[in-house]
Amino acid sequence: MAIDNPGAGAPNESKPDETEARCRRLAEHCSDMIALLDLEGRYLYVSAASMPLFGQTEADLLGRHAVEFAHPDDADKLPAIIAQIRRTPRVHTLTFRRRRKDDQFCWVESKVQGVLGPDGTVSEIILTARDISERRQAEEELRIAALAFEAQHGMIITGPDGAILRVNRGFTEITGYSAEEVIGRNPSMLKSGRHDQMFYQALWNSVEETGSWKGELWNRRKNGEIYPQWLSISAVRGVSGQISHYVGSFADITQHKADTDKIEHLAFYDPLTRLPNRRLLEERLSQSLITSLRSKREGALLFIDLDNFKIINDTLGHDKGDLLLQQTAQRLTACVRESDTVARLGGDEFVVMLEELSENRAEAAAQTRIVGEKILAALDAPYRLSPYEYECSASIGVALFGDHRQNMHDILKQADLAMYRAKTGGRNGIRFFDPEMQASVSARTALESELRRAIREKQFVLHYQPQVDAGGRLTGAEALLRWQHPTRGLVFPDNFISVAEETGMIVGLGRWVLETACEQLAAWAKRPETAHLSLAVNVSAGQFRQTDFVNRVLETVRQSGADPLRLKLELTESMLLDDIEDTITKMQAMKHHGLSFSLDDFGTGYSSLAYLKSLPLSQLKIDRSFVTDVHTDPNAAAIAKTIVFLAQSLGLTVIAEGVETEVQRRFLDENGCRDYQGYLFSRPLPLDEFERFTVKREE
Ligand SMILES: Nc1nc2c(ncn2[C@@H]2O[C@H](COP(=O)(O)O[C@H]3[C@@H](O)[C@H](n4cnc5c(=O)[nH]c(N)nc54)O[C@@H]3COP(=O)(O)O)[C@@H](O)[C@H]2O)c(=O)[nH]1
Repeated sequence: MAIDNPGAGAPNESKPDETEARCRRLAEHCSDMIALLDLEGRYLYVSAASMPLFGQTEADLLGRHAVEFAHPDDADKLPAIIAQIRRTPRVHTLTFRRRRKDDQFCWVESKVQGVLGPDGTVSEIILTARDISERRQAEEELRIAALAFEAQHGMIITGPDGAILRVNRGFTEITGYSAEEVIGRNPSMLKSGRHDQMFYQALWNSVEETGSWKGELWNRRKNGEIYPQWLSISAVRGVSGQISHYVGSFADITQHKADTDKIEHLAFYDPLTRLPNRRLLEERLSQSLITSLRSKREGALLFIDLDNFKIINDTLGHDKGDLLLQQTAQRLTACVRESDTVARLGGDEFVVMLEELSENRAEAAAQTRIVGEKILAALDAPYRLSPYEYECSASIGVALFGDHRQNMHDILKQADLAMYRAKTGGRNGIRFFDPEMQASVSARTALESELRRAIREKQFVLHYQPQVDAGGRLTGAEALLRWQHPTRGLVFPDNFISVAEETGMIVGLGRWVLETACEQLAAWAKRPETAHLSLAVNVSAGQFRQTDFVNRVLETVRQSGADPLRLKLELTESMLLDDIEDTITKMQAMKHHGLSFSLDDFGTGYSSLAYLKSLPLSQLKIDRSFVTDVHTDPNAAAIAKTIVFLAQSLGLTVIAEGVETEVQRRFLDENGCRDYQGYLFSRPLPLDEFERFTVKREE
C-alpha cells in the first residue's frame, strides 16, 4: 500500500488545498513524529507537535539526513528501507535507537512509506516515529523475569492462601514433582518432618513482619529423600497493600553441605585415624574447662604415647605403622564413653579427654586410673598387621582439670610431662602430673591388689552389732565386715568397701558375707539363748544388680539351713531406685521365701513416698546422722520424728542406728521408735564377744 501525494489531486474528493490543510491539522495535533523525507533520506518537513518527542526543532532537523540521528549500530536500517521503498513504495516498520536533543538514545518504532509523485514514481518518503522506550523496557523486564523463573533455582509461587499457583522447571528437577502434581496444593506437602511447629511459626512471622525470610530448611523429595535447601520467601503485596502472592526461591544445597562437611573434616580430623586432631581437641578442651567450672566436676587429660613405635616403622615399614595407629585409634575409642574425646596429635601421640568425673579430686583420679588401666590393657594386646603380629605397649601421662586457674596449654603440657615420667619410669604405665594425685592413685592401686589377695586368702571376719528393743531385750544383730589385715590389723569397711564396689570385688566379698552370716544364723538356731536372734546383712548395689542375685541368696540360705524369716537384708535408697521395676521383682521373689528388708541410711537420699509404698519393705532404719543430732538440731529431731511417723503409717517397723546416749534413746522412745542399735548398747563385736554379750543379756 502507498499514499498518493496530497498535492497530486484526486477526482471526486476534496480540493487539494483543503485536503492539505486537513492533513497539516492532523499532523500538527499528533504527538508521534510525522515527517517527509526526500529520497536521500533528508528531512523536508517535520510536524511541529512532535518536536517535544526528541527535543529537536525544525531548524535542527530540516535538510539533515534522518540517518544522522540513528544509533551507530542501527545506522544501516533506514538507508536499506529507503532503497527498497524507491523500488516498491509499500509500508515498512522498523525499530531503532534515535538520538534526542540531549544526546540520549530512545527506542523508536517507525513506519516508513513511499509517496508517489505525479509520474507515479516514489518522489518522497513519509516517516512516522513513536517513542517506545518504556514498552521496550517492560518487555525486557518480562524477558529477564521469564529467564530468571526458568533458572536452575527452584521457584514456587503461591496465592495468599498458600495454594501453589506456579512452579518452574528447577522446582521439578529438585523435588521430583511435576507442576501438575503440585498446583493447587499447599507447599507443606514438601515438609521433611525435621522442623517443629515453632520453626515454621517463626518463619511465617518473619514473612508477615518483614516481608521475607531466608534460611536453611530440610524438605522431602517425591522419592522420600530428605535434603537441605537454601530457601528465600518473599511476600508480594498488591496496590491495596494486601499480600497477593508468596514467591519462594530455593537451591538444593546437598552437595554444598557435603563439601562443607568434608572441608570441616579435613580441618578438624586426622585423615589416617579419623580421630579429632589437635585443633579440635584444643577446642573441646577449652569448652570442657568452662563446663567443668560450672558443674564443679573434674575432667582428665590422658596423654598416650606408644612405646617403641619407631621400631615398627623402621622394621616393618610405614604402611604397617599406619595400620597399627588405626588399630590403636579403634581400641582407644572402645575404651571410653561416647561423650569422651579421643584425639590424635600426630605420630604415635594420642590424647583421651574424660569429662564429668567426680567432684572429688581423689575420686576423679581413681576413675581416671581405671580408664587408664583399661587403655593400657587394650593397647598391650597384640596387633594384627598381617602377616605380622606385633606387640606395642603405651605410656600414659594424666593431668586432671577442674581447677579454673589452669589453661588449656598448661593442662596439655602437664599431661605430656607426666607421660614422659611414665616413660622414664619403665613404660607401660600411668603417671599423674600432680604428686598428691600420684600418691593417692598409687595407694589405691596397692589397696586394690591387697584386697584381691585378701579375698583369695579369706582375710575377713564378721563382727556383730547388737540390736535391741524398747525393753532392752536383744532381738538380733547387724553383721559388719572387718578385714583382718596381716600387717595393719583390723581394717574397717569404710577403708575398702568403695574400692571393692568400683572394681566389682564387692560381688565376691558380699557372697562371702552372706554365706558366713547364714551359717551363723543356722548355728544360733541350734542354741536356745541365740535361737530367737535375727541377722541383718548389708547388700551393695553391685551385688543387688547381679542377674543371679536372688537365686544366689536363696541358694545360700537353703544350703546353710538358716531360717529365712530371721534374715534381714539392708538395702540403701539409691540402689533401689536405679531400676525400680527390677528392684521390686527381686525383693518380692525373696520376700516370698521369707526374707525381709530394712531400708538403711533412711532420710539421707530421695525418701520418695511413691517408691516407699511400692517396695515390699519391713523396716526403715533412721540414719545415724539424725540420731546423733536429735537433741541439738531441731531439723534432725523433726526428721527422726517424721521417719517414725512415716514407718508407722506404712505399717513398717523402725530402728534407729548410732544411738550413743540415753538422751537420744529416750527422745526416740518418746516419739514411737522401738528398736535401737548403737554404742549405747554395744559396739560391733567379734563373734565370741557377741555370744558372751548374748548370754549376759539373757541372764
Ligand atoms: N556392702 C557391705 N557394706 C558393709 C558391710 N559391713 C559394713 N558395711 C558398711 O560399711 C560402712 C561402715 O561400717 P562400720 O565401720 O562397720 O560401721 C558400722 C558401725 O560400726 C557404725 N555404728 C554403729 N553404731 C554406732 C554408733 O553408735 N556410733 C557410731 N559412730 N557408729 C556406729 O555404723 C556402721 C553401721 O552402719 P549401717 O550399715 O548403716 O547400719 C557402713 O555403711 C556399713 O553399712 C558389708 O558386709 N557389706
